[in-house]
Amino acid sequence: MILAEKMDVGYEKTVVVENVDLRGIKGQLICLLGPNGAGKSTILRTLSGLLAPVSGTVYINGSDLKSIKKPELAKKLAVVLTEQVSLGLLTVFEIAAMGRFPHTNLIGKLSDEDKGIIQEALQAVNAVHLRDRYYAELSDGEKQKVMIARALIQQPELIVLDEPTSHLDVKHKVEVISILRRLCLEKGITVVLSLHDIDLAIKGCETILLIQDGKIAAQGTPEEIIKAGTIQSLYEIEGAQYNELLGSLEFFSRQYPEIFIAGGNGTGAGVYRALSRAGYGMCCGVLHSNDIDIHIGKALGCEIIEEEAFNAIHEDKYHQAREIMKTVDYMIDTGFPVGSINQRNMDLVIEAVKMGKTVFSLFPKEHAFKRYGEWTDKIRYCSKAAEVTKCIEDKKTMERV
Ligand SMILES: Nc1ncnc2c1ncn2[C@@H]1O[C@H](COP(=O)(O)OP(=O)(O)OP(=O)(O)O)[C@@H](O)[C@H]1O
Repeated sequence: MILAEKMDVGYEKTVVVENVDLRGIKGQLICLLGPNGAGKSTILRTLSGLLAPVSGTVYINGSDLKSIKKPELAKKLAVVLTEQVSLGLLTVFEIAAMGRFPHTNLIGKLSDEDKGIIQEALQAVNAVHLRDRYYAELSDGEKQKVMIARALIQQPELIVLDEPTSHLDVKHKVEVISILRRLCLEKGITVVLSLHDIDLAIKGCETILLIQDGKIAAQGTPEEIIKAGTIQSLYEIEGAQYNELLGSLEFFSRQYPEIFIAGGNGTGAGVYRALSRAGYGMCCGVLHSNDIDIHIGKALGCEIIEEEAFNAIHEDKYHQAREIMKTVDYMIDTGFPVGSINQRNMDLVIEAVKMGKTVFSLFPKEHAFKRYGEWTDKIRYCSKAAEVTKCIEDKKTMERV
């Protein structure tokens, strides 16, 4: 299904996004992603016929949008825009019923079939219980569902939605995208929308268009177009790093390492974040390249000592870690599980004790002897990362005094 061909969109003669070729398959969820002001709403308004293209053509299922008469268009296309509509003292049912007008007779009387369709649409968006409530009194999430129901009641081939998840909490964001996905899969409706939630777009939509610098920078499945660094450059993010694999944004930590963290197997991630928030630079090691901790550590901008996946830590990596450890005052053992391939990390912890470093451990104190043997009492035990940062702060304050 071609939706737009060689289309320039904008206002009067000012082109906001040029050469938009938008192709979708029936029943697909298509998402426009791009920074504020990139032109997502302008494209959606043009696709909806609310704004004429500066040049080019919009198609709805093969027909030129311009040639479709308004009542016919309402049966093919439904639009849900961001603007909060003021709908006075109308109930949810009355608003939903408005979506039926393209199909009703001249006096707009609802048949039993129409009422059934309205009921079915309210069911599809889990809003039957809201049927007799006043629209004005609903929460943003509830209003959004009612607007989707109204669009659905038009029985269109295409639904266009501008930022349908803005202002919604995570539960409602997921619910709205799940509802739209179900409409695509079960009713074969094509949905074009804009989102600011990168994660929802990557995980919930079949096709993504990246809009940047007045152009469609890329179009394809999320797997085709979202590579490492794509989101970073699309939004020109500074001071933080987006990891496409994990869908996580991490704020950069201070570059110069003051603390060495021996972690792994996901025990480090929370500690890195807590210390980064508290303003510390870290060296994390020795981490295997397939360890989840390494992705978080890298996204935070920590110094990382990396070993190949499934290999025992080599001596050169151990010595590299040891050299960095000499330069820092603190070592943290995250309580990582120890096995044959990462035994050298445990050696690093003991080495830190021997060097006279302050060593914190998040390992349960009651089992510590099995882990640290004769060094057990030389280690300070904390139950969570926030306690470690507090201890370090207190120690620094004492030193200053
Ligand atoms: N009615 C208008 N007349 C002239 N220019 C407009 C109009 N509406 C928007 N623009 C401009 O068009 C550009 C694209 O705006 P648009 O709203 O399409 O971006 P967007 O990607 O939807 O942004 P956001 O994510 O902030 O909603 C912006 O520079 C904006 O100032």
